[in-house]
Amino acid sequence: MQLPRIFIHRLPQDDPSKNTAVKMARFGFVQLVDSVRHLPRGSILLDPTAKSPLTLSDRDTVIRRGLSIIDCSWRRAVELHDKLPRVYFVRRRLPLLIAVNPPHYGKPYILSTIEAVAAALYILGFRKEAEAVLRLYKWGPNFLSVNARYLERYAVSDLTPERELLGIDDVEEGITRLIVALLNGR
Ligand SMILES: C[S@@+](CC[C@H](N)C(=O)[O-])C[C@H]1O[C@@H](n2cnc3c(N)ncnc32)[C@H](O)[C@@H]1O
Repeated sequence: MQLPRIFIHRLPQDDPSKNTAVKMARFGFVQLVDSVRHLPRGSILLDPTAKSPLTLSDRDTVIRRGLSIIDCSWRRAVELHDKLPRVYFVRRRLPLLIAVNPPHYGKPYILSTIEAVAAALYILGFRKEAEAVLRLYKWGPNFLSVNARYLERYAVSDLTPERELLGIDDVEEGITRLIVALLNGR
């Protein structure tokens, strides 16, 4: 298995025994760092507020600089990513996928950290690695089954499923609405 380096800064905003980043670190898939400053400069940051989606063209940057994530509560995620220094990272959102983790089952876009890591690995061509990470949870492999037809397209940089899933042409607007709905508890 050839896993790229994955760094996660976790804010203690949930129960560590239920946190997917803590479990991935325990099994050696990712490295936890204790501050945003310890995430590598120039790495790809998975940022749900970013305009540009992650595609295969980001693979070389991830191999050279790593993949970074900030694990925090979804309620704080927008505010927190907005405050980060502009030039520090290459920010990418994930293309639209459906969560299967128990708290957010069936919700579009609002993925758990392990789902976000697996989706990124899959899109970047690390399919076996994505499968291995997801096996940490009983529900994990279902993420790839439920999203198979979208991930196949995203992995070849075809983003057309996003418009189908949202039902509107303006994907940016559709994602903004999803995030606003989340923050309003809908
Ligand atoms: C907000 S945290 C929630 C973590 C949750 N407590 C857990 O245990 O998995 C999830 C993180 O995964 C990444 N993520 C999830 N969905 C994403 C998306 N659609 N686009 C970009 N990053 C995403 C982001 O880095 C985000 O901060």
